[in-house]
This record gives sequence, C-alpha cells and structure tokens, in this order.
Amino acid sequence: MSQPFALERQLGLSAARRACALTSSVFNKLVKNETLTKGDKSPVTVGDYAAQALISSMLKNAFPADPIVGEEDAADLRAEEGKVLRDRIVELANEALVAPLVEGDKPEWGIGPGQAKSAAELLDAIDRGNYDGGRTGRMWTIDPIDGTKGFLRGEQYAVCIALLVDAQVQLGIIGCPNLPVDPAQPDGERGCLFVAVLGQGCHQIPLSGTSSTPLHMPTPAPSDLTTLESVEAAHSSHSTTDTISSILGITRPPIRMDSQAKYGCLARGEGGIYLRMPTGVGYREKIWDHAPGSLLVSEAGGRVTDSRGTELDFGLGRTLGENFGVVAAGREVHGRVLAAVQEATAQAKAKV
Ligand SMILES: Nc1ncnc2c1ncn2[C@@H]1O[C@H](COP(=O)(O)O)[C@@H](O)[C@H]1OP(=O)(O)O
Ligand SMILES: [Mg+2]
Ligand SMILES: [Mg+2]
Ligand SMILES: [Mg+2]
Repeated sequence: MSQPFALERQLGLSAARRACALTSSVFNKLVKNETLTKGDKSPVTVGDYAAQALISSMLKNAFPADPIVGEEDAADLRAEEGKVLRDRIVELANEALVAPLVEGDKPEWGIGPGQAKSAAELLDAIDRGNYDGGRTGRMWTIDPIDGTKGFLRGEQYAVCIALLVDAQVQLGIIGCPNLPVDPAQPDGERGCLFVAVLGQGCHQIPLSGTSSTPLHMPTPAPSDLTTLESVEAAHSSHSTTDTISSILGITRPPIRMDSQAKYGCLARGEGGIYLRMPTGVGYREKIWDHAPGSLLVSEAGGRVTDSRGTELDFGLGRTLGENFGVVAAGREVHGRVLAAVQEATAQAKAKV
C-alpha cells in the first residue's frame, strides 16, 4: 500500500518543479513593465500570476473538489489595462503546462504536450485561489513566488505549496531555484526542493534530479548558533533579533534571506534559529507564508510557534489571526529562544 498523501506529494513536486522552471525563465527575461504594485504596496510579477495559474490548473485536474487559498487574484488582469500582462502570463503558464512529462508526471494532471489552456481558463485558475480558508476539510494553500522582493533582486525566493486537512498541515513543498544544493558549497549547484509529509519526515531533492535526502536538524553547539531572518526590515524587526541574539550570547551575524527558503535552510541545519519578530504595525501573517515551511521544520525535528510561544493556527481563514511573528528552532533550543524573546520584549517595554 502506498503512503498517505503519496499522490498529493507527487503532484505537488511536479507542480513545484514546473513553477520553478517558469519563474527562473521569467527572471532571465523580465522586462520593466511586467511588475505591478498591489494595493498593499507589495510587488507582483508576471511570474507570480503565471505560476499560480499553473499550480492551480494542475491541482484542479488532480483534485477537482479541493479548494485553494492562493496569494494572487486575477482582478487586475481582467481589466482592459491588464491585457499586455495577461497575454504574457498566458504564454508563460502554457509554456510550463506543455513542457514534456518527466518521471512521476501524470498526463491526467493537464500537463505535457498539447495541454495549453485559454486565457479565460487560466484567469479562472488564478481566481480559484480565492477560497477563504477555515477549520474543516481539505484545502491547499499556495504562494507562487514567496519573497517577490528577493526574486526581483536575483536572490532567494520560493515556490510554496501545502495541503491542509482540518487546519493541520499534512504536506508541505517548497521549491528554491536559487538556493545552493549543498550549504557547504555556496558557489556550487543551485536549485532545491524541500518536501515534508506529516509523520513521514522531511526531505531535500535537487531540482536537477530525483535523489531524496532525509533532513534532521542537528543539535547545534551554542557557539555555532546563528539566526535566520528576513532581508526586509519591514517584515521582521532586525533590532529585536539583535537584542535576542545578544541575550542568547550569539556572536555571529544573522543570515538574512528572503522567503520560506529560511525554513528549508533551518530544516537542513543552517543557522539553528529562525526569528520573525513583529514590527509593531499589527501585520497579519498569511497561511501560505508559513504552512509548508512550518511542516518542513517540525518534520526535521524542530519546533515552530509564534513570537509568544503559541502554536500556529491555520484554521482561522487566510491569515494566522492572532499569531504574531514566528520563532522556529530545534526542539531542545526552542524554549531557550522563547525565554530570550520574552526578555527582549520586556526590555523594549521598559525603555518606552
Ligand atoms: N509587514 C510585514 N510583516 C511581515 N511579513 C510581511 C509584511 N509585508 C509583507 N510580508 C510578507 O512576508 C513575506 C516574505 O517574507 P520574508 O520577509 O521572510 O522574505 C512575503 O510573503 C510578504 O508578503 P508579500 O508576498 O505580499 O510581499
Ligand atoms: Mg508571493
Ligand atoms: Mg509570501
Ligand atoms: Mg506577494
């Protein structure tokens, strides 16, 4: 008998591989007018839209009854002014859909030669990500390009896919086209997939092949600890991380990296602590920004909570509601980190 969620894992990996190829090729050809600024001032590119259209189309073919909570929606593309962008997105999504099948791909997922879709079908596929989320049933959550700012800088970004059942993450997949396969060889081969299924562990697979390496978070010596945090100071308070690091006696500088690539790196033993410290503006974290990453870390032997030590709750809708920030670390380190977070917060309050 096959393992639970074997087909979902296979489809998710195929979709992530195709989306990674799509977004890499977009980066190499991106022209200035192919990026929009959304209502919340964040950037979105033809790559984000095309990758969501691709992943959502594949999910619909394989699991037509499953709803999707996706980051993007097609409203701006349906407007007359969106025509140039829309045509480009249709071209990119179709290039990815008709790419030849590789090992593990199934033609019934709507991929392979002759599987191109119309513009209307692809816009509808993007909008299938409009599900509100919630506590019960199966649902997917996708972030077609997580860390769009990193993507635009040519740095780290991630294609993120997760399956939730009754608000519990069962499957998490993160594709990182720009991430070195071996952290010890930063100038070596790039392009990694991370995959975790609840109770089945966490694995890394190179984008160039199918070999699967199990990941287990090591117990780092205190002198080896470093924090992983956002590049963008608006996403995570760098000064709070500095205070926490000094309380913990960490002397190494933080590793700054965009996107959920941080969770993948943590799962394979880099840094030892992922900190996402609230900046005080009441930002609500989105479920697609943490669902796959949190499973990678917990399946690799780590623990993930919000900045106050509360479990992340994926059942409240499209956001994580009252969860603020993230603290992720190995199980034996996490408690110490949380105590340092509390001390740093108390120090900051005493200063006001
Ligand atoms: N004020 C904010 N605080 C925390 N995260 C944010 C904030 N604004 C945007 N984000 C999200 O953080 C994610 C990137 O994480 P990181 O900083 O770890 O690279 C993106 O998904 C981004 O959303 P968006 O996709 O809308 O840009
Ligand atoms: Mg995104
Ligand atoms: Mg994101
Ligand atoms: Mg975005």
